[in-house]
Parts: sequence; C-alpha cells; structure tokens
Amino acid sequence: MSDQPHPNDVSQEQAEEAVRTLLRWAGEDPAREGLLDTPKRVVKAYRDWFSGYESDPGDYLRRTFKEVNGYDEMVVLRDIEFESHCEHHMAPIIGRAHVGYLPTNRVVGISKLARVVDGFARRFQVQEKLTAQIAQCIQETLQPAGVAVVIDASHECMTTRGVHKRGVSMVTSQMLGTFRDDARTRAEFLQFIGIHGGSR
Ligand SMILES: Nc1nc2c(ncn2[C@@H]2O[C@H](COP(=O)(O)OP(=O)(O)OP(=O)(O)O)[C@@H](O)[C@H]2O)c(=O)[nH]1
Ligand SMILES: [Zn+2]
Repeated sequence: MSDQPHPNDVSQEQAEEAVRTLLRWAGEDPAREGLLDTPKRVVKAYRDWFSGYESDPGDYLRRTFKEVNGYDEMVVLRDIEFESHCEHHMAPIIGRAHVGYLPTNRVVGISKLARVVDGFARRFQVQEKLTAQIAQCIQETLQPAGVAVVIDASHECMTTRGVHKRGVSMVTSQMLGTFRDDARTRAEFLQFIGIHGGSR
C-alpha cells in the first residue's frame, strides 16, 4: 500500500515541547499549575488516537476459519463506531462503518473487521481514503469474492469550525468484486445496513 507509516524520529520531549509551543501561541502560560501536565496528557492522547501507525491492519485478517459448512453468503458487520482525525485540520471524524464481504472458502473472526476499521481510522485521514483502505485491505488479505464498505461520519472541522454545519454527515462507499459488478448483491448489502435506494 502507498500509505505506509514513516519511521518516527520524534522524541516524547520534542512532542511535549510542540504542545507547549501551541499553548504559548494561543496566549497561555504553559508553566501555570493547571497546564503543567497538559503536554504529557496531550501526547498520551495522541498515542491513542494515532495508534494505527503501529499496526498493519492486514495482520488482523491472517487467522481464518474454514469449517463453516460451505457457508458462502454475505457476512456483514454493521454500525462499527470509530473515531478518526481529518488530515486537513487534525479535527475528529466520528462515525460508523459498515463492512461486508462474500467469503469463498474461509471466514474471519468477526471482531477482526472492526480491528481493521480502527487500524486505519487511528491515523490522519480523509474519509474517502479510509473507506478505500479498509476495503482494499480486506480484499487483498482475505481474497473474498467481494468487499463492501460504507462509512457515515461527521467531521468536526465542519461542525465546530469553518462552515459550522451541525448535523451534516458524509457518506462514502467502496464496493469491490461482486458488490461492484452485481447490482443485486450490492442492494442486499445496502438493505442489511439499512440503506434503501439512497435514503435511510
Ligand atoms: N473530501 C473530503 N474533504 C474533507 C474531509 N475532511 C475534511 N475535508 C475538507 O477539506 C477541505 C479543506 O479545504 P481548505 O480550503 O484547504 O481548508 P479550509 O480553508 O480550512 O476550509 P473550510 O473547512 O471550508 O474552512 C474542507 O472543505 C474540508 O471540509 C474528508 O474526509 N474528505
Ligand atoms: Zn478537516
């Protein structure tokens, strides 16, 4: 994949200093008592929010199960809540992902689909890329007959700042294989996740 994490040569102290710089820039005194531990807390929070760079989400899909009595219908995990951050403003993107695939001769532990979503969500993202990365990762690693990913999310860069539009959500979808080629398969998936003909 083209978007591999880069080696990180930034120390904890340098990251904390960057937070102190932003505090000073905003007009604060980073030495006052209430802010003394803030750089440490912010860096810890960033480690959580951006922990996706520490994982290769494809690894979650390597363990598969074959004893499914020939089950070859669609598997759908819907309403996977996630938190991400937009790469333009570093503001939260909060939403839900719906993931479906058509197994060929093996299935994956269902929690792993949610782990793949988080592995890509916990990075700097644009929603289109997040959607495509999840779908491509499942397609490449599991090699099912098809993959479908729909994401419905709100972007705080357009609710708490900028254009200030609350209640707006962005919907993206990436369909691969049978979901892309066969309208009935796609329609069945959209029905499973509660989207019929474009309205919920
Ligand atoms: N397509 C897409 N756009 C996004 C996403 N996240 C944020 N954006 C948009 O990225 C754009 C960045 O536009 P710029 O004009 O460079 O930034 P800006 O001046 O802060 O723009 P405003 O948000 O309109 O104030 C904005 O329109 C955002 O709404 C995303 O996941 N996908
Ligand atoms: Zn943004």
